[in-house]
Amino acid sequence: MFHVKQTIFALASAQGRAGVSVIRISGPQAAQVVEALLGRLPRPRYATLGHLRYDGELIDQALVLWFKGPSSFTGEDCAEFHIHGSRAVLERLYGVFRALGLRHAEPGEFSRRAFENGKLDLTQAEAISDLVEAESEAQRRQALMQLEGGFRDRYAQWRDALIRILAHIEAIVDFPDEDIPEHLSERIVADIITLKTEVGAAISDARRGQQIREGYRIAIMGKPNAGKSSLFNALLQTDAAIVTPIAGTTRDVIESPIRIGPYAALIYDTAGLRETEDVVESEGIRRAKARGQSADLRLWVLDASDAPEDLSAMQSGDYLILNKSDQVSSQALAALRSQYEDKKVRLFETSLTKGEGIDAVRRALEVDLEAALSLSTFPAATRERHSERLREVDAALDRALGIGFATPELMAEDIRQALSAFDALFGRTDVEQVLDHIFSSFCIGK
Ligand SMILES: Nc1nc2c(ncn2[C@@H]2O[C@H](COP(=O)(O)OP(=O)(O)OP(=O)(O)O)[C@@H](O)[C@H]2O)c(=O)[nH]1
Ligand SMILES: [K+]
Ligand SMILES: [Mg+2]
Repeated sequence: MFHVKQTIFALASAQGRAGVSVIRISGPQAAQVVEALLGRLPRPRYATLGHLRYDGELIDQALVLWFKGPSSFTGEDCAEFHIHGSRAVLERLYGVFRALGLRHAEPGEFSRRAFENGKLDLTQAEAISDLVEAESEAQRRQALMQLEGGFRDRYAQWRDALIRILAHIEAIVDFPDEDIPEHLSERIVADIITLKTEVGAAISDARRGQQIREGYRIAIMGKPNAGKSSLFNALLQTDAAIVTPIAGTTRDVIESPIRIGPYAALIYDTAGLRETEDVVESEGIRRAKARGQSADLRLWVLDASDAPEDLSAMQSGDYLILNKSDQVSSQALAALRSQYEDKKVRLFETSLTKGEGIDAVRRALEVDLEAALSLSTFPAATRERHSERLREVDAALDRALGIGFATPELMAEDIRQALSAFDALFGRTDVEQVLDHIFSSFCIGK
C-alpha cells in the first residue's frame, strides 16, 4: 500500500482554526519542496522564520524546520511548516504540495515509515498512537514508557534465552541418540522451564496494560428500581441516564468514560435483572448479564428494603451497595449488613437521592484501581496483539517440552516458532497485512 516512496504531507496539529498549525512532509522530494517555497534550504534542525512563496505569490509567513534524513522522525528527509492555522492558508499550501507532486499521507504513514526505516520498533510505533490518544495520566505514562522501549527492556532476556536454547538443541541434533550428553539435555529442559515461568507470569500480567490503555470496565448491576441509574448519574455527576420510579426503565446498556484518579475507566448502566415476558426488556437483560461478565468489576445495587440479593453471580472483589438506606431503620440495615459481612463482596451503604455514601464508593474505586492497575512496573502487554504473541510463545514452549529429545529437530522447530512469535511483538517478522491493520488505526499526521 505504501510501497512507492512518494513524498507525503499531513497536518500534524489538530484540525480546525488555530493560532499555529504544523504541517509535516516526508520523502525524497522534501528538500526540493522547502527550497521551492522558502527560496533556500535552511540549516537542519534549526527553526527559520521566512516567507513561503509559490509562483511569485506570497502564501504565508512561517517557521520552517528542515530535517535531513536519516536524522528525522521517519528516517527520510522531512520538513515542518509552522503556519498560521487558518483553513485558507492550509488549503493554499496543500494545493502547492499537490502541484509539486506530493500526496496526502494515509493514517499512520509517518510512523510506518519510521518503523520501516528502523527508527522505531512496532511496539514503539504503537506507543506513539497511544500517546496521541492518551486521556488519562496513566495512559500517558504507560504510552511514554512503551515509547522509551518498555517492552524491549522487559523482554531483553527472552530472545537471548530462546536463541541459546535453540543452539543447544541444534548441538544435540548432531549426536546419535545414545550419545546425547545428559548435562546438555537437562540444561535445555531447565532453560525452557525457566522461560516458561517468565512467559506465564507475563501472560497473567497482560491484562493490566490493556485495562490502562482501553479503560477499566465497571458494570452497574442489580434488580429493577434498585437505583442503578441513580448510581451511574451520581458517579458521573450528570443526568445522562433516565431515572424513574418505573421498574424496567433502563433497557440498553449505557456506557460512559469516567476518570478515577489517574486511570481511565468505562462505566456501564444496565437493565434491571428479573424474569420477564417482555421481548425488549429480556434482550436488555441478556445484554446486562453479558456486560457484567466481561467487566473488570461489578457494582451490585440493592434496594435495602428489598429481598436480599443472590450472591451467586457476584465475583470476589465486587461491590454490594445497599441503597435507599433512608427507607429502612438502622436495625434493619445492620441486620442486612451482617448477612453479607465476611462474604467475597465489599459492602457500602448509600442513599442516592440524599447523596449519602457515594464518596465512600468513589474513594474505594480509586484505591482498588490503583491496586489493580499500578503502573510502578511496565506491564507485559498493552494490546491484545501483544497478549496473543505471548500466548503463542507459551504454546510453542509447551510443545517443545512435550516432544522430547528423541526428535530434537521437531523440538528445534517449536523453539523457532516461539522465537518468531516473540519477534512479531516487535514487528521483526510481521507480515504486510498485520502492519496494514495496525497502522491504519493511527490518526493522520502520525
Ligand atoms: N428513597 C430513595 N429512593 C431512591 C434512592 N435511589 C434511587 N431512588 C429512586 O428509586 C427509583 C428507581 O431508581 P433508578 O435509578 O431508576 O433505578 P434503576 O435500578 O436504574 O431502575 P431500572 O433501570 O428500572 O432497573 C427512582 O424513583 C429513584 O429516584 C434512594 O437512595 N432512596
Ligand atoms: K427505574
Ligand atoms: Mg436504570
